[in-house]
Parts: sequence; structure tokens; C-alpha cells
Amino acid sequence: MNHVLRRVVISPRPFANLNFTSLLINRKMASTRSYNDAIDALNSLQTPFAVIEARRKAGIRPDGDSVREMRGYLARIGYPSPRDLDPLNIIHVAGTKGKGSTCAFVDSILSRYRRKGGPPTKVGLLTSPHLIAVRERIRIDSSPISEETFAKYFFQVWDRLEANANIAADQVEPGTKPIYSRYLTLMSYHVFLSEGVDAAIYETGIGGEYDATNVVERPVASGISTLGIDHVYVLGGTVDKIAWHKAGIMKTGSPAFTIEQVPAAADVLKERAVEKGVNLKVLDVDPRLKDVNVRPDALFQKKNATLGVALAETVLQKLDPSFTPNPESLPQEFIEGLEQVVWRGRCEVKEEDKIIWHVDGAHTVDSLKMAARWFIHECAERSNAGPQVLIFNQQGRSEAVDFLDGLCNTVKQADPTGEGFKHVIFCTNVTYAATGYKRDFVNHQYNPADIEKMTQQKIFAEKWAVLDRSATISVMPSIEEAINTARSIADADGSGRKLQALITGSLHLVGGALGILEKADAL
Ligand SMILES: Nc1ncnc2c1ncn2[C@@H]1O[C@H](COP(=O)(O)OP(=O)(O)OP(=O)(O)O)[C@@H](O)[C@H]1O
Ligand SMILES: [Mg+2]
Ligand SMILES: [Mg+2]
Repeated sequence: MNHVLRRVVISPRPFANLNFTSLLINRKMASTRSYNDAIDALNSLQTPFAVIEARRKAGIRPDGDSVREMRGYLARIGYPSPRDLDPLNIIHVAGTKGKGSTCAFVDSILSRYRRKGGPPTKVGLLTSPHLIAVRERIRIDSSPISEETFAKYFFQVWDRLEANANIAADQVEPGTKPIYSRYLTLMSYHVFLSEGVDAAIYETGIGGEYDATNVVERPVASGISTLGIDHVYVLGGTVDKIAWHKAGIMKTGSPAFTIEQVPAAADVLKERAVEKGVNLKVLDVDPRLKDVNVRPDALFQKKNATLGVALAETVLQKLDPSFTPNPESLPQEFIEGLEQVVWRGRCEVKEEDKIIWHVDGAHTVDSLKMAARWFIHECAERSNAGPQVLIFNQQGRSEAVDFLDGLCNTVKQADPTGEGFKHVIFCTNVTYAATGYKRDFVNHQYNPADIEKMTQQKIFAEKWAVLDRSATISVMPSIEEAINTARSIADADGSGRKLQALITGSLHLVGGALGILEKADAL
């Protein structure tokens, strides 16, 4: 087993330094205020690892205060009433898996109407997490906002929060700023309203009820994608508890949609819909998708597409009274939107001379099984498929070791040869061997010592050795070295067949890997 620890460049930045960091940022901001300054300032809003640990130990979880605080911050940046968000015609999506994909379908469909002259005329999209760069979380007309636009609005929000530090003091503590992802959510409202967006698609961050995106009171529609287990610490360890949180995005007076769910989740969604007086529609896979080439050709993606279609139809009906859905068939704009959607890092295939890379950001038990089935399906379709290699990571979640059973067994069972992965490489999320993290990936929420010692990766390696005695297992300190290891295996193979590599377990891993494979920002 390769436990060689190379130089890992990380910046631990203890909590005690935060004030100093902010001072430096404030001083620098006055003169330059570039995108990089904005990302540094944003990174200073991350909750440090030590604080997260302390909260966990004390059992502190988000509650209703978090939405009230967001309202206070909105007031400080110039939007005192929740009605101020109405011009955005928000489509709000929650779920354990498929949120981002559903939002991407809606965005892609609406963009076809926009290009025809609308409505809508300008489409906003907020998603999380990011794959390559922070600014990709906030898109207008399907493109991440530019570095200049990001920096401009980032600092407008920053300055307004400071200038109005005492407004809405009954809702949020004076002088504070929202943490990282909440800041981006807050900023997105300002960006979209300032830029004249008239349809905005919002993916929730974690849960729904207490999520920062839940400040919206009158969404055009809410959609709940597939529910399962994730973020157990915040949301609870059973699917009914998780469903309670996600159901929090349904709003009285707005239509809500979901797809088939496991019974425990479906029951909670229905109960909460009744409580709120919401007409929740539970959709079977849309029969109009029969002749639509949704990729990958898998049930989970058809469910995401079904939800996307219903949400897009609802917003189009609101914006254009002459738009009437046809129950028999989908308009050409919908078909093109669904078939040509781009949602990077999910079920993506990249071919090189000696390797075919399969890249998927799955990071829950269920979605990793889905990714494993997709991978085997892809390999089975090729005549020249060589040995299978896995590159995996998941940082900062101790339960991630349990992801490995499903991944290992699904691949073995689904693989006609029954062989499974011949080589398994666990690496950290550090992008490059020599220079460490890209600025957009600096993460103070992980324990730096664990990354330096590759603690998590060694636990994964030990577990895999039990699951599959025949696999060759390596542990690598960076994504770049993991990719190079796979390339060396391909070089040494000599069978003339292409190595089949699956990169999965974390969107950060996948984003870093795509950047390396494309030798550039894959944005
Ligand atoms: N409906 C679904 N059910 C199960 N797995 C899914 C579903 N949709 C997507 N996936 C898997 O989950 C991965 C992430 O998809 P997506 O980005 O749509 O989810 P998400 O809900 O936004 O997740 P997160 O924000 O937690 O990363 C995909 O690459 C795919 O492997
Ligand atoms: Mg998630
Ligand atoms: Mg997402």
C-alpha cells in the first residue's frame, strides 16, 4: 500500500486569526476589490473546523432563527420586505438527490423560450456546491456570472451590510455577516434583482425549512426531488425527519410537485402539504418523455426530468397567459432543453488514448449506487473495455466509510465479469501536488491535520481491503497524483484495451479532476 506523504500545501488558519484576516481583507478591499479579493473575503466567512466541532458537541442545529436572520440581512442590503423577491418569480427546489439536475433542466428549458424573446427574458440560477469556481453557483442566462460582476455585487453586499449594520437588529445581531453559503444566497437575490431577472431557479443548500433560500414566501412553484439520507447531523437520521425539512419549502398559495418517494418520505410530504393547504402533486414519470433522449437513460434522471418539466410548465404559465401545456406531447423547446442540458460533473464521460474517465459527483449511499450502475452500464457498452479503476474521496464526513460497501458490491453485482475494480485509489481533495488548493476550494471546515496525514483515505483503504481482497489499493495526497497513478496503470497495462476509470465520492474531487483532465478551468 502506498502511504507516501508528499508535500501538501494547506493553510490551516486557526480561528484566533480571523479578525486579523478580516482586517487585512478590509484594507485590501478598499484599493483593489478583485474577484480573488472577493473569494478571500468569502473564505473568511467559513465556519472554522473547531467551531463546527464545538457546535456538534453542544448539539446546536439550525432552527427558525436562520431564516429570520436572512430576512434581517436582506433588509440591510435594501430589500426590507419578502415581497421584494416577487419580481424574481422563484422556482424553489429541495431534495436529497437530483436538486441540481432538476434545476438545470428547468434552466435549460426556460433558456429556449428566452432565446425566442421570452418570457422569461432573463433567467437566474442558484445552485450548490460549486464544481470548478465559486461564481458558477450564481448564473444568469445559464452562464456563471463573470469575475468582474461577481466582485462588484459581492462588495456591494459587503458594504451595505457594514453601512446598515444596525438595521433589523431584532432579527439578526448587529454587525454580523452571514456564513459562506448564506452570503452567496443573499448575494444572489441582489444580483438577480439588480440585473432584471424575471425567472429565478433556486436550489436549497441543506434541508429546506431552515435553509437560507427559504426566505422566499411566494415562489411560483416548489419541487421536491428524490429523498434519502444525507446531512444526518443537521436534518436527522431517518427519511421521515429529512422529509419534514424538505417539505418546509412548500408555501401556501403556491403549487408544489414531487416524484415517487419511499413511503416514509411520501407520507410526511403529504401531511405537511395538508397542514399548509398546499396542493402537492405527486408525479409519475412523465409519459411525454418516452421519445426524449434524457441522458443518462436511467429512471432517476427521468424523475428529475419529470419534475423539471412540471416546474418549467408552471412558471411559463405564470409568465405567459397564452402558454398551455399539452398533455399529449412536449413542445420542441422542452425536448431540446431536456436533451441538450449541460450539468457538469454528473455522469460525464471523457475519453483519452488509454483511459476512459467516468466522472460523477455522487456523495450519498444511494447516489453512489446509482453512479456505480451507470459506470458498469457504460463499460458494458464498449467492446474494448479494459480493467476498472476507482478514484474516490469524501472529506470530513466520518460516515463516508459506509459509502464503500454499496459502491463495491454494486459494481461487482452489476459487472457481467464479476471482477469489480482492479485498482482503487483514495486521495484527498487537494487539487495539485505542488501548489495545493485552488482558491475556490479553500475549506476551513475540515480538520487540516486529517488531510495532511490522509487519515480518512487510510480508513477507506483499510475498509476496501476487507471488501475486496484482490484489489490493488493506493492512497495519494492529491487529485493530480491520483490521476497520474491511473495513467501509469494504463501505460503499464499493455493489453491494448482502454482502462475504465470512475472518479466519484465528492463534487470537490470531481471539480478538481475535471480541471486537471482539461488542463484548464472547465467552466
Ligand atoms: N433522483 C436521483 N436519485 C438518486 N441519485 C441521483 C438523482 N439525481 C442525481 N443523482 C445522483 O446524484 C449526483 C448529484 O446530482 P445533483 O447534482 O442533481 O444532486 P443534488 O441534489 O444537487 O446534490 P448535492 O447538491 O448534494 O451535490 C448525480 O451525479 C447522480 O449520480
Ligand atoms: Mg447535498
Ligand atoms: Mg446540488
